[in-house]
Amino acid sequence: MTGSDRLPIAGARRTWAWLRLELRARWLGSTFAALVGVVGAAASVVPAYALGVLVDRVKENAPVSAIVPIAVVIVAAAVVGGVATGTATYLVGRVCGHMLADLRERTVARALRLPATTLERIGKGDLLSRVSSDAAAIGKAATSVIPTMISAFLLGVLSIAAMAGMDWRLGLAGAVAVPLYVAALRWYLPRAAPKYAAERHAVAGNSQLLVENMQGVRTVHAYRLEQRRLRDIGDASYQVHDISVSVFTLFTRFVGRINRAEFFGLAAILVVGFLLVRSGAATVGQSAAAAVLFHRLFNPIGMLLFTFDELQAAAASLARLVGVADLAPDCGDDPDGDDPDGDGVGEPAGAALELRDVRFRYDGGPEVLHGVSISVPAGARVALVGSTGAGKSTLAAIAAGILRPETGTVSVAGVAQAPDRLRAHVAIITQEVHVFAGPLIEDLRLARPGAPAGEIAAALSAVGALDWATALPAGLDTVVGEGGHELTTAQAQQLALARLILVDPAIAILDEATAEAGSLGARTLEESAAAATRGRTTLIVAHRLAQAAAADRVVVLEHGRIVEQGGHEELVAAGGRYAQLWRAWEARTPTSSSR
Ligand SMILES: Nc1ncnc2c1ncn2[C@@H]1O[C@H](COP(=O)(O)OP(=O)(O)OP(=O)(O)O)[C@@H](O)[C@H]1O
Repeated sequence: MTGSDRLPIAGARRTWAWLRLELRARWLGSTFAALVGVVGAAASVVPAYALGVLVDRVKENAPVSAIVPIAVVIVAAAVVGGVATGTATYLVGRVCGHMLADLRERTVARALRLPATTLERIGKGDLLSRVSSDAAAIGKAATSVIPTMISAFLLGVLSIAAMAGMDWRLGLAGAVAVPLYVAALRWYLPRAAPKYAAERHAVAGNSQLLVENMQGVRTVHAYRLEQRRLRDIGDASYQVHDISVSVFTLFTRFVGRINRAEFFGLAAILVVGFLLVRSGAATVGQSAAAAVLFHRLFNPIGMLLFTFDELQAAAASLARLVGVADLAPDCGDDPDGDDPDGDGVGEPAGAALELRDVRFRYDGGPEVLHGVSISVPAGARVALVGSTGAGKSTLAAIAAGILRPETGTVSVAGVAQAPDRLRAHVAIITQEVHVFAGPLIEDLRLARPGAPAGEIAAALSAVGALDWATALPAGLDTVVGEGGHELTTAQAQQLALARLILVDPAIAILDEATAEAGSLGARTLEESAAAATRGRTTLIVAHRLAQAAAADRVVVLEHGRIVEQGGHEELVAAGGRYAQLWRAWEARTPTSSSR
């Protein structure tokens, strides 16, 4: 999917293959559901058949004793048919529901593993619309459309068989409608499919636009883009509206064709029935039963055909979900998901971090890292400094396995690691700290599910957050994040540092974790960060040079290249780029000398 700006959509063959595999994996449940469906359809045919017998007996002036059993059969068959059809609907819905749940889980799991750059490129709106509206379309099909279609199909087949059983000519007359139904469907499907795909595409584009504008609402306000953005959203909504109207127009024309098929089918049965009765080849009851059987099919066949479009929409949605679920774990960068050298399979025994000859570019843009090599010995603390745009955050993201280098390797204890393996050893804290909505203690437990309250309190205490956390209205159970108690940036970053302690990685990467807190908050956060990373191999992107001064070694990056590295004192004495940055920082920060 490299180079594409939308998530992939699975082809028809791949989608069928997925469906077959899933059904095979659930063969017991699917076979049982199909059997119950056949029983339901057979029982539903019986009353119409029995009605024919009843008509003949009444015509022959049969005694009540010959009529009552038929009435009993009709009632019993109706009850059995109703119960079996309802059960089959439930069973089919259950099988489909489980399949969808698994697929949705797989899609979300794959999406969460997408490289950050890929996710940025494709936009979150497309992904959101797949796991929400696409999954909803499939869910609806799974619980109502597909069970209805299966029972309608079975009923249709058994009804024609029953008509043919009474007299083959009646069966043939009923079958006259089949080619007309098929012709209607063949007229409709090729026209509807692209329209549904276009509709889903337009809806996805529209939600993408909405998400973008909501996320960037501050920028929209700042540049007074409200009117222009509203116009764009309006245009996109009109496009969705127009496509939906054209879909509906097509659908009504389709309904006309269905009615025509019903008319010809019923007319053929009535005419053939009349001729057969007149020639004595069939009874009035049989002809009446055939007409009732056929009329009884109007609803299920209509349902079958009318819901075909929903099935098509669901199929389009299914292809969109399977497309994401099928993505290779590290798609977008390396289809194999292996590390570039193919050697990242060993388990490292140690915590030394080494980046060797790393090159990187964002999506075909200019190269932003030109062969950078950095070594952080086990337990050491290395600070990365440099001017804005030098490539520090990019390098940190590569070291953490969030981005995959174009060439070069990242090793832990001398063993090259693919990005997804790297994430098992390395944890990163970036400036964009997210507080998940829910009780604060659960936010922390995301880092270590089931962590006892004591350990959580210890982690909070280590980063200096226990006092304010326990002072919250409901202590650690206070609901924080969106819609809950609002935390300051510094508090959110302390939570992230506490999570780091709970994750307990051998290697920690801090990317500007203290940059946004203001100088007073920054000092506290520096202490929290030092506590959280104590004993770990640490790479810090240091905008505040106090962090660089406290590190074991400093690496200076400029324009994607290392221009200097060494100890703080050594670099200051050398009078190079670092000394220049340090002097400028000291001048700006009067208290810096007291680091
Ligand atoms: N998502 C992205 N897409 C395209 N280019 C990017 C992206 N992120 C960063 N860049 C570019 O890559 C280069 C390195 O950026 P990076 O953020 O790594 O630098 P930095 O040293 O961390 O800067 P700062 O200190 O301002 O955060 C810059 O030229 C930047 O414009």
